[in-house]
Formats: sequence, structure tokens, C-alpha cells
Amino acid sequence: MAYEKELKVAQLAVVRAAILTKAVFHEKAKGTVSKDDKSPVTIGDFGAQALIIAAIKHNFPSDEVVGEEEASSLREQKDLSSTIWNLVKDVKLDDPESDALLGGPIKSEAEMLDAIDMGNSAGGDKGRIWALDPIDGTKGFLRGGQYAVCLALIVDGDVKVGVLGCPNLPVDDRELLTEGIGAAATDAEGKGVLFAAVQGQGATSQPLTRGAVTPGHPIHVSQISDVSEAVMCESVEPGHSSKGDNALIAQKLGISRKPVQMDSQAKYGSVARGAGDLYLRLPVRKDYVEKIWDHAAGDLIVREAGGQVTDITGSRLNFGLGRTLTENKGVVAAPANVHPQVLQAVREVLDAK
Ligand SMILES: Nc1ncnc2c1ncn2[C@@H]1O[C@H](COP(=O)(O)OS(=O)(=O)O)[C@@H](OP(=O)(O)O)[C@H]1O
Ligand SMILES: [Mg+2]
Repeated sequence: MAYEKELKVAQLAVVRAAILTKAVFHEKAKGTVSKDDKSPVTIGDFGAQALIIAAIKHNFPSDEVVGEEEASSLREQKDLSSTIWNLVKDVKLDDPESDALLGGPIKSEAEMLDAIDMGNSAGGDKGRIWALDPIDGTKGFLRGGQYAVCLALIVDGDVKVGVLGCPNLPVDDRELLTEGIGAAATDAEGKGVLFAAVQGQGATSQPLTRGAVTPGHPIHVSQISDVSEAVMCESVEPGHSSKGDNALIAQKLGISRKPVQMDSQAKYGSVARGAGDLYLRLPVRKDYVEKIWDHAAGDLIVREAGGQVTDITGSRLNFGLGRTLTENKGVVAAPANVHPQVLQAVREVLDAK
């Protein structure tokens, strides 16, 4: 099967990184520092990025990585760097064979910093480029809510493999629709879902363990025929996506159910397994440009599960542009049969503004 090894390495790398993020999730002080753009980054972001890039480079040395973090600030803050190293050096998969496939542990702090810095690819529409968001939904992570470890392989601008590790998502998707899942999540035993997709091969999910991965079971978007019965997924943070517009669109579509608010690309996973029906991410700020690592894995997983993902103009998201998508044109993800209707409602609401 095409991309078999890439899928396995990506899944195991995400599992390995999630072992670290789960450990950090339980710490009160998550080593938060503010990036230049004022968004938060934690010791978990850096550690997870190092673990994933080391695994990719061990298996595919000439592939490039577009990663969210860089190590320059760590090289100046030696204490922070050694705190992260103390976490990273102990992370190991429970299954020795899987651990060996990833190249075993990272050997030194210097190697860890170098691995983080290998996420500096400029991206683009040529070659094999991995898009990595070590902790997507950092605000959710800090709040004790949903977050996702996200990894995708983009080949010549096309997403071929997508993996999302969602450590706080209930394995049983019926639980998802209970109120307050975004805020009240825990990663108690039995929680955590690993989503994956390969282009043309469908999407799967399996419980997020600490060891080997299985082929997973196929997932599908919901079968709703009447869009008024849909459950909408949206961001928790009001600054990331317009909730006012979402409410107007829901009204236009006759949707009366309350939206489920959830941080991170976990929303794509939820739509892909039919635990939510729609995901709308409508621009709040014209100058904010969405980054490819925030969408690449989720885009493929939803499409392989039978959904359609476009921007608000109806075009497929363009991952060949570099580190970012086009100007902020938002995201509309829905089961293919209702996507045109949803898109039309989106356009009507936005045009009326
Ligand atoms: N203004 C604005 N508009 C749109 N998107 C933004 C904006 N600011 C931040 N971000 C990005 O949102 C990522 C988190 O995604 P979500 O909105 O899905 O989750 S959340 O509910 O906000 O936590 C988050 O990803 P992480 O930084 O990895 O957490 C950001 O890349
Ligand atoms: Mg992100």
C-alpha cells in the first residue's frame, strides 16, 4: 500500500509525543512562554516537536518539516532547555519494536535542540514536506481542555498522510455530545483517540495508547440528510473564529442544537467520525493568516471520511503555498452531501455583512 511506512512512522511519532504532552498536561506549571505573536507555547510544544522531528528524520532523512516552534529562545534560556530535555530523554514507547523504528531515544540535549530547529522548512508546492503542530490548541491545553498533536505529509502540495493524536477526546464518541466537553475534558484512563488517513485509503481511528498502533477502524462523517439536525463544532476561543457568524448561519440552516465548543484540530476528528456534523471556522481578523500545520491533517482525515473541506469561497485549502494558507478565507467542513447547502448559507451571511 502507498505510504504504508510513512503512516506507521507518523502514527508512532504522534503516540510518542503524546506520552510527553500528557505528562506535561498534569503539571501545574507547564513552562509557558509567550511567543513574538503573543500566543502561548509550553515545554510540551518544544518537547513534542523534538520527538516527532527526530522520528521523521531517522526514517526519511531528506524530507523537510514545517514545524510551529523553533529553538532559538531555548538556546538562550538554558534552564528551560534542560527542563524540556529532562522530559524528552525519558519518553519511550511501551513496544520496543515500535520504539526502535523511531530510532530510539534522542541522544543529547544538543540533538534535541537541533531536531526542533529542523522544523524550519519554507514549505511550498514541490517535494515531501511534513506539517507539524506539536500542540494545536495550546490555549485548550493550558485550560485543561482539548488539544491535538498534529502531523501531515504533504507531497507536491497535496496532503497524502494525516495523523491527529487527541489525548483528551473520549474514545466513545457518544460522550462527545455531552455538554461542556471542551472545558471539562480529562485524560483519565480510557481517554484519547488517534485519527489517521492516507489519501485514497480512507480514515481510521483507534484508542491512543502508549505503544504499538493497529490498523484502526474505518470512520465516516455523519449520514445526516436534513442539515437542520446538524451539530456544529466551533472553537472555544472567540478570537479564533467568529461565533456570531456561526450563530447566524445555524439560524439560516434551521439548526437548533447548541454548538459543541472544542479547541484544536480535534474538531476535524469529531466531524470525521460523525460525532459532530459541521465545523465552521470563519475569519474574525482579516490580517490573520492560517498556518498549514493547523489544518493539513484534519483536512485529509475529514475528506477521507466522506466529508468536504473548503474555504469560504468553496475552494480546497491550498497547502502548496509555503508555511501558510491563502489570506484568511476560513474553513467549512461538512459531510459531502450537505456541504453545498452549508457553504451557501455561509456566503449569504458573510455577503450580508
Ligand atoms: N486570530 C486568530 N484567528 C484564527 N486562528 C488563530 C488566531 N490566533 C491563533 N490562531 C490559531 O488557532 C489555533 C487553535 O485553534 P482553535 O481555534 O481550533 O482552538 S481554540 O479553541 O482556539 O483553542 C492556534 O494553534 P496553536 O498555536 O497551535 O494552539 C493558532 O494557530
Ligand atoms: Mg496550532
